[in-house]
Amino acid sequence: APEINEALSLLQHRGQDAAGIVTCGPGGRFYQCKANGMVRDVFDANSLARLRGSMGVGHVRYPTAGSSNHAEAQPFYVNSPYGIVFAHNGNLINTTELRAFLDAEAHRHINTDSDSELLLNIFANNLQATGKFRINEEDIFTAIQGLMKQAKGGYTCVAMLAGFGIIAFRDPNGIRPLGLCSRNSPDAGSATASSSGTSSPAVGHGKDYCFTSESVVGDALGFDEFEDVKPGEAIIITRHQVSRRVLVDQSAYEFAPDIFEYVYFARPDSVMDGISVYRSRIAMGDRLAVTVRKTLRARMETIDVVIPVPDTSRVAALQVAQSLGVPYREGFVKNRYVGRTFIMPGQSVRRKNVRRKLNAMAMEFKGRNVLLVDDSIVRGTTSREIIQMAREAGAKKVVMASCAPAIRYSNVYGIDMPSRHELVAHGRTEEEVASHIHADLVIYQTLPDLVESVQECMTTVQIKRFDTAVFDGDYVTGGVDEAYLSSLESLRSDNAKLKTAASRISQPAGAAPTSGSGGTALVVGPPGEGAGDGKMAAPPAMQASYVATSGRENTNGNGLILPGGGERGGKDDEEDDGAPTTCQGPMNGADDLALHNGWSR
Ligand SMILES: O=P(O)(O)OC[C@H]1O[C@H](OP(=O)(O)OP(=O)(O)O)[C@H](O)[C@@H]1O
Ligand SMILES: NC(=O)CC[C@H](N)C(=O)O
Repeated sequence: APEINEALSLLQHRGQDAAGIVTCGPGGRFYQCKANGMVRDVFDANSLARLRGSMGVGHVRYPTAGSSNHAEAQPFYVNSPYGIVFAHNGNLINTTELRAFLDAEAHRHINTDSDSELLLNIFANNLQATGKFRINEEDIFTAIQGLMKQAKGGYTCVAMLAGFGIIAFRDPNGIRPLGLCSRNSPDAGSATASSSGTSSPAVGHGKDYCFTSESVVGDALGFDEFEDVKPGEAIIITRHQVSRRVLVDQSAYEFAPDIFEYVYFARPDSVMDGISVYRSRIAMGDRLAVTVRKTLRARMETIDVVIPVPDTSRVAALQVAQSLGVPYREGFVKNRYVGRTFIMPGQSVRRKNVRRKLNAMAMEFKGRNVLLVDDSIVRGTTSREIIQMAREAGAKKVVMASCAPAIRYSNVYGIDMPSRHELVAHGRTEEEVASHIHADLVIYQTLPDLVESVQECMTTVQIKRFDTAVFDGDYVTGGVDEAYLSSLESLRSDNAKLKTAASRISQPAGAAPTSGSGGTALVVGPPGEGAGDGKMAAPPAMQASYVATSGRENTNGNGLILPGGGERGGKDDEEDDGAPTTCQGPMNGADDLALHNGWSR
């Protein structure tokens, strides 16, 4: 758990709404801690100490479906079959169909609006269909293969079967990223990776394994080997072996990773599908500089200084300045304690936080023609605010340059841009965008330049296509039509979210639905019995998780762990009575959630 916690803090930029860890300890019992909030708010030494076991799954959530309700915090859990814990990054586009299937045919109760809960239940239903008392890898591959036919959209998932092992898979188009890291375990163990066949017998020292959305986790936690999970591939790690298989006909699917990971979402020090995010941002800066130079020349304009919009655009902005031969200045200073504004839920909270986050240093702006460089202009929230700040600081002219082309279409695969009408460039020309954000001029990277910037940095795999739907409206999975986009807008536009939040606030505190079919009753047992190959206890030397694992088992806690006043500092030993601890902490009522997210009542 401490390592998973560390890993989640390295992935914090991918989700700030909720965080969770579930571990699997002796007897195949799951131990859970999850709540709304940043990683540092959700876990403390006490709660981590109670998360026992040598394998686990962690998640940081950035909602792209449902709401910010704590009931949708991940990982999710279902008790049947076998006891499954599940975490998902991405977004599904056929949730209506999946929900109807789970209700009418699978007879599975879905308790939240989360697409991830649906995906878990599809997986569980497919495992159930094997009808087996003990399942094996073949059964799991079959279940995931079925899921890949049923679920549409972007998904990377990590599941944990009680007492059996960790299972990870990536959608057939590889839209969302997923990597597998490994290192030699300090303890002797029995599992070893197989690169070719479907499984390999135990040999030599044991390894620790870690599935992660970004390679930075492996670097920071001392995992010396890293490989990307292939599109449509599933990997199963048990105490005995690593089994892997590509479950789709690869010729039927185009590999199309989301290019927005490189533009904005991922950390610069990560390498995804063999492409350094940092290097790709440098290349974006180089190409953007060419367009900026051409545009300024054509208009006979000059700029005096290049100023980045911290943080993401820094790498590219420095490159733009160097290419143009213009000074680079950090004109905005970022308050490091305010998170990413783009992934905050709701426009008013985003707008307020741009001001809280950035402060302009007047002397860098005064009397100058300023070129502001940002990675992307999405809703225009940031640009509008900072352009005004630049003018207030005395800038003569403000030109805004974006490393990404104009964003005119919804993202439906895991970046929360559901509503076209909220996008500042939707239905607007570049001149109209400039006037809307009060810039003297807006200069966008061209789409071919963006794609080439990323392709230029390819090392291991040749990627012919990226998901660029937010720029060109071409959705790689198909199935995204006007009817779908309109219904998505009506569900997930900022206005729709505000209405949902308002109705939740009017509910009594704690009236939120429970998460997963298992609700909060996560302790499963009885000890000594379990699923899969019948080896219940998590293997001591094999460690695997979504993000990271701990080689050492925590010894001073057990039972269901949830943070907050109700549990922290409470009784230590619930194993005997098996009673789940209820969660009454300050972050778990609907009222408190609203406060936590900064919404005003
Ligand atoms: O047009 P908008 O809707 O405002 O979205 C785009 C902005 O949001 C992001 O900043 P954010 O503060 O999230 O993250 P960063 O500090 O990592 O760049 C991004 O870097 C842009 O500045
Ligand atoms: N950012 C994500 O990966 C979101 C996962 C899932 N769609 C949710 O809303 O919880």
